[in-house]
Amino acid sequence: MMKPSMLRSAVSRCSQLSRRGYATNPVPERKVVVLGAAGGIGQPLSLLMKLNPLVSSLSLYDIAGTPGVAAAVSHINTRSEVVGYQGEEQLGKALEGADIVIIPAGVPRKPGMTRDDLFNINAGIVKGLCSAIAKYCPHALVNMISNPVNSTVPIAAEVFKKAGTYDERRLFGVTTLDVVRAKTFYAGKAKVPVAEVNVPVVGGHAGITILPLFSQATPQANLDHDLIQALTKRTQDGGTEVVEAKAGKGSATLSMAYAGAIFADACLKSLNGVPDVVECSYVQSSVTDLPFFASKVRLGKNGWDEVLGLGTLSDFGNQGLENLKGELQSSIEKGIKFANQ
Ligand SMILES: NC(=O)c1ccc[n+]([C@@H]2O[C@H](COP(=O)([O-])OP(=O)(O)OC[C@H]3O[C@@H](n4cnc5c(N)ncnc54)[C@H](O)[C@@H]3O)[C@@H](O)[C@H]2O)c1
Ligand SMILES: O=C(O)C[C@H](O)C(=O)O
Repeated sequence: MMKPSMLRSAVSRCSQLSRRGYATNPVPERKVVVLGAAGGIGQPLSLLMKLNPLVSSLSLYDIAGTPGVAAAVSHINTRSEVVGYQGEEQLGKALEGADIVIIPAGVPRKPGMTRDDLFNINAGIVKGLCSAIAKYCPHALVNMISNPVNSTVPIAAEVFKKAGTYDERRLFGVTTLDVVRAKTFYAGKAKVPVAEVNVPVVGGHAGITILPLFSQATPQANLDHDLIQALTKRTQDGGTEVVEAKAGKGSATLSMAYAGAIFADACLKSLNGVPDVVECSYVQSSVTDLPFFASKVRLGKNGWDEVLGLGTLSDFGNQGLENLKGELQSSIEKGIKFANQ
């Protein structure tokens, strides 16, 4: 068991590391909101955001269960003040003044379901939450986790357009878990230290729309085609692997909380002026002929500054790109149509 003194020194080490490279001192005030904070992702993500020294105010919202989560998290002796909000009548207060809103609200998959099977429930949840964001914190960066991400991000864009608050640079689909998985699986096969690995993952966040570019992975390793094919399939099926292992009790929560915390931290750093923060994310894009697409994006003080191109693709990568376009396009259209009904 970890002793309290060890945990304190880990948190302090973490905060020292995080402060390195920050352009401003003292660290600016930043409010982060988690919508769906009492859920399987929401709880560990709230914990990780409480450990982030860049957060000064942590607002935890859910339709139920937030007072308990907020009470527990609030006892942790780190910088941020924590407030829990429960029920729609408190949503406005939860959102007011937000710099970043992270959305893991909605139902998860059960075995046999695709992410698109969640559309009927989650599309409405996301639409409602985004309407409130447009009203109460129109300038916040939105980190969309709720599935199907390929459709929920276009839904959010349409809601913001209708409200007259849309700024494409502030809307992000969180695909970091695909990158986290690709890095882990690659390191295992390439026999390289996982902490040094980078793998861009492009496309979208469902099945074949998840396209890891192992030909661009670093450190480079001479993996044969069969191995790259197997790694690609495992990354694309990573979510399903967890859904099946959980056997009806939901989908990835802990690794998603980790991935969500990494992405939110990148947003916080760039808001605070740290240059050249680059992460993969599903955003409005002109990198392909699809209106939304995940690729590396350079973050800045006002959201993403630049959507980076795909680099040189292998034949396998090119084929994967062609194969994903139909599915991704129809998921985008489905989201846009729903938002405009
Ligand atoms: N982007 C990704 O890589 C990724 C990874 C894992 C899971 N997910 C998705 O994240 C979502 C959440 O997964 P989970 O495992 O945390 O599910 P969960 O059921 O454990 O938690 C969801 C939470 O959302 C809350 N909620 C429902 N309606 C709400 C509303 N209108 N406002 C606020 N909160 C509301 C619920 O009360 C619950 O606490 C799912 O859609 C899942 O598919 C995405
Ligand atoms: O697979 C899921 O349904 C959840 C999530 O999208 C994941 O990739 O783990």
